[in-house]
Amino acid sequence: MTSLEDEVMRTRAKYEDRRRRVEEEERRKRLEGLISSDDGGSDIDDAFISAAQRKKEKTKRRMLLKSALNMGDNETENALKRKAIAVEKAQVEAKKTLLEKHAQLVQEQPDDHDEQDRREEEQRLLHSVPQGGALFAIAELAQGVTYKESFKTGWRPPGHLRGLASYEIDALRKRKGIVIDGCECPPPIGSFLEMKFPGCFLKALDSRSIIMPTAIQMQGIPVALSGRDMIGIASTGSGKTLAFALPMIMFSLEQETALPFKRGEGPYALCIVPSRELARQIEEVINYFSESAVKQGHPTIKTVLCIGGEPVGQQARAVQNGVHIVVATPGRLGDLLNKKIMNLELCRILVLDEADRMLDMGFEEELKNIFSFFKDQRQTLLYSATMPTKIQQFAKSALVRPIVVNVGRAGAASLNVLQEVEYVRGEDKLTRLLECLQKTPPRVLIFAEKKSDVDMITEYLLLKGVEVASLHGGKDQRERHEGMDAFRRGDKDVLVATDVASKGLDFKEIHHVINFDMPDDIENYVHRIGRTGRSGKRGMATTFLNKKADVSVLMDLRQLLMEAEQELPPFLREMGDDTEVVSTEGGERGCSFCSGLGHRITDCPKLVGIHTKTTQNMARSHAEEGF
Ligand SMILES: Nc1ncnc2c1ncn2[C@@H]1O[C@H](COP(=O)(O)OP(=O)(O)OP(=O)(O)O)[C@@H](O)[C@H]1O
Repeated sequence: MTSLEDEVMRTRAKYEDRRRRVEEEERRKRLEGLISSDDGGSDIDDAFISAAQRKKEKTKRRMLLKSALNMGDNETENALKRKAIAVEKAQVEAKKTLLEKHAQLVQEQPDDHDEQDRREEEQRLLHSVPQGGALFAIAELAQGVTYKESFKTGWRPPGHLRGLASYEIDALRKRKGIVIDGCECPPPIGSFLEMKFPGCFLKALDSRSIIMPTAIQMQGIPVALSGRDMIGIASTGSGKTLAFALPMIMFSLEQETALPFKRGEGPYALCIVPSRELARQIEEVINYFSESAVKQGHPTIKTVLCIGGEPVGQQARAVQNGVHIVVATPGRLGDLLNKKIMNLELCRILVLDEADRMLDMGFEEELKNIFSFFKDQRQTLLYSATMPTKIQQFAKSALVRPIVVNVGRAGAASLNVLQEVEYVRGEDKLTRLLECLQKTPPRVLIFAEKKSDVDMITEYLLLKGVEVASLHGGKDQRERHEGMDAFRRGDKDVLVATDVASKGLDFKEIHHVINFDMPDDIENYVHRIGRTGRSGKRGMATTFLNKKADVSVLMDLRQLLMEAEQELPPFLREMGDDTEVVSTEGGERGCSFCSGLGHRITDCPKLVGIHTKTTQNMARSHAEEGF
């Protein structure tokens, strides 16, 4: 046996032992009733909770969080150390004279004028970002068409919730961590039954062990069913797909029942997503519920997948046969619309999943083109786990009386993921990767920025006898599909992928996400690690960093780890003090342009990128026009 294999065996034994101890600890806690099996379930109907009960719940949550973070001896030790430092600081403070305290206060106080100047500069910067106009229909803009009223639907919340006072509804939201912005928002609903879904949906949910709605579903589904435009923000793996898919199917069923769709008609609902794999996954969810409805005697809901890499002819025929729901990626959808194979004349519901990512990934022009095909008002639902302030502002201006539903901070990492960060030199990455694979049982997802790195890692792991599949944009559709499927089925233990697999994909039982390198922006990091720790389960993420990582993204990562109460490695700890970066705009945390917590808008690398690009474009067009 080589020394490396020897080392790997030892590491594996170490982790096996650790895992066994963690499992034993979990079992013990469960027995003690610290981990309740209905976490995420609803108890929304009992509006009033006693103070004692609330205290008990708070303690339970704290214990849950502690176990979610998988606190080991080291962490506990560090927490004690932090506490000791805080006590020491407080003692020093107490010994200071009043004069000393005053002098310190004056020193710490920001100069009012400086602060004012900074606020003005930040505002100026925020408004100086060009808004490309995606989400607006050009024809409507040109004709000055604006919609003032939301859609009216026949759906109503159950009577006992309609009768609640607004402070009682606010209390329900508060208990579930739901924050809303927008007028006349329907109340959150704590059960699928009370959302008035047909029995076949309830049965289908039940057979997938989906009993109670998650927080985003409690509020997002009533908003969608009452016809309102919305922006839904909730952490990765929190069930956003059903929050938009169920209303889409329900409305389509209602339409088909009232007046069956003929050849050439439809789609009635359109869902646009950034990757082919995500589109396929959403189509499968929709088909599952549609089929369950058919079994109970409801009409068939036809869903067509319109994605690149597949023959256009087949998709065109399916669309032309009459379609209720289309799930698409922007490129192929634009193609079908431009060639007049599809139209959006009847389309009334528009969903953009991972909306901010699509704009960030440069799909803006495609989206602008697609929006120009809308002939009438539509209900727009935007969803993501990350939604930078600027995109929210812009989206709000394009939607009709939108309601923003927030569960947790936009851009926060899932608290179900234990995040570890390691300093690994470039030349040591592969061997360390092999060791890291032993940290958890399969399945493991490895992310790398470059396609060439994905291929290189895959080859290395194959040589080492690991059952591995890979996925990136350079592969043909058949290879992409086969790799994904093998991993989904569990035939492969490891999937190595670029960011094409980082958004929205829901693989069962991913225990570990390894970032072979740090992505360029913090939002991608949040989406990547969010492939584990889904649906209330726990997972682990390991990120390799070295000198090549961008300082700004490291500062964002540092704050993100602190926010999730994760341990900082020494090299990240040394990068700054533990104070939060607070934007001057309304006390907002971090950058008011992107989701980064580690910098202000004045230091935002993304903004610099946009300004550089705009300046270059202007210079190019001036040159072309002979200036
Ligand atoms: N109410 C629920 N109870 C239990 N499990 C649920 C519930 N709703 C959805 N799930 C399951 O949770 C998993 C994650 O859901 P989903 O893919 O919709 O997350 P998401 O919020 O869209 O995540 P991402 O931000 O990564 O796209 C899925 O396997 C889904 O079946």
